[in-house]
Amino acid sequence: MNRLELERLSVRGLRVLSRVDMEPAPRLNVVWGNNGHGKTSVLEAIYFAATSKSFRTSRVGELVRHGEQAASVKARFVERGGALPALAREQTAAVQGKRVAVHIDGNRPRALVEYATRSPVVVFHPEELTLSSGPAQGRRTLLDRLALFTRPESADARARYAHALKARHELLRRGADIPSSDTRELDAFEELCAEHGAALTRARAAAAEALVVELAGAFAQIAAPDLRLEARYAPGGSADVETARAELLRGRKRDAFRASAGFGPHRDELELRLDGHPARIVASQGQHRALTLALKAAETATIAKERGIEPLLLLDDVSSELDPERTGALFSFLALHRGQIFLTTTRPELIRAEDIPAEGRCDFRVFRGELDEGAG
Ligand SMILES: Nc1ncnc2c1ncn2[C@@H]1O[C@H](COP(=O)(O)OP(=O)(O)OP(=O)(O)O)[C@@H](O)[C@H]1O
Repeated sequence: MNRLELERLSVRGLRVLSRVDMEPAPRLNVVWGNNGHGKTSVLEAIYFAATSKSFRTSRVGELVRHGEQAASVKARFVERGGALPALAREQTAAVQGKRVAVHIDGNRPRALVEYATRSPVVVFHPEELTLSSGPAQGRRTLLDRLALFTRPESADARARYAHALKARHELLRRGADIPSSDTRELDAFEELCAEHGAALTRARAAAAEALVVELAGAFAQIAAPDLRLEARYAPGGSADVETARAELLRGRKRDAFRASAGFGPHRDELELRLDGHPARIVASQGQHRALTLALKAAETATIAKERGIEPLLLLDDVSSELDPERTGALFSFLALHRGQIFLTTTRPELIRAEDIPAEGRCDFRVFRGELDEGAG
């Protein structure tokens, strides 16, 4: 399997980082420092360089450092492995106001999804610690991230579905379903909901199928191997356009009354069961932590398989709240990953990772938005 490596990163005017240049180590990079000094911003800069997005906000304009006009990042990514020579490229992403501009080796990609999947990264941040115990939205987002790799056109279907669903909801709110009204507009939006919703359902089903293959093995390695985990995609809609259209038509009255649609992929769930029982109900806190780590490991493995390269792993402050047992689970998770890792922490002394040789590791201290090489 090829590996993806970030060899060089330059950041200008992104959040608290005025000017940062770094040359990461090939395996493990520990970014450490006190709260609020810019550790997460370093990961955010890497994520922005790789995807043109932020994992903290949907408004990338927020990345621009206060008082500056624009934020920009330049990253040199290299793919290595196998018999072929290393493949290097320079990716740049910049944001000014709300506008994002991206280039690969100086050229604009045809579509943002092409840019976002070229150098795959998987990020794990504190809000995701509730991935298995929290609302279904987190698990849907996980499937959507995978679908970008398994079916890139799903990003378009997802955006169009959300738009059509909102329009249908607005029409129902205005009483478009009552018998005397003209329902042509409502029919048209339901048609779009059915078409794009079915495409999204198919994409998520394929993503879940790929994820489930990896999940059981990852969980067995991270948690107790005698605990049986089953994962299953439970669609809230249908992969069949005709069925979806009929269900939407049938549900108009109910949906108008409830002010939400009772049918469609916005109600999808990725069901997780431990020894036959719903994990949300029976799992202990420690088991949820292991499940979440296993989901992230499976996400990483699925993307690796689809793209044929090990993605970069960005771990934001996921170790500081962990007790020794859970820290052990985190290191089992890291041991599963053969690609390059970036990890932030306020406590670098906890990051031992003995199986990584000294030349594969670099520690960076962040202090008031400036970065220096140095162990904690
Ligand atoms: N657009 C911006 N311009 C300048 N500074 C910003 C901007 N957005 C956030 N900040 C500042 O960046 C700092 C937070 O940086 P960051 O979240 O990267 O720190 P951190 O070291 O990861 O902190 P923690 O350990 O608490 O998670 C805060 O001081 C915040 O006020």
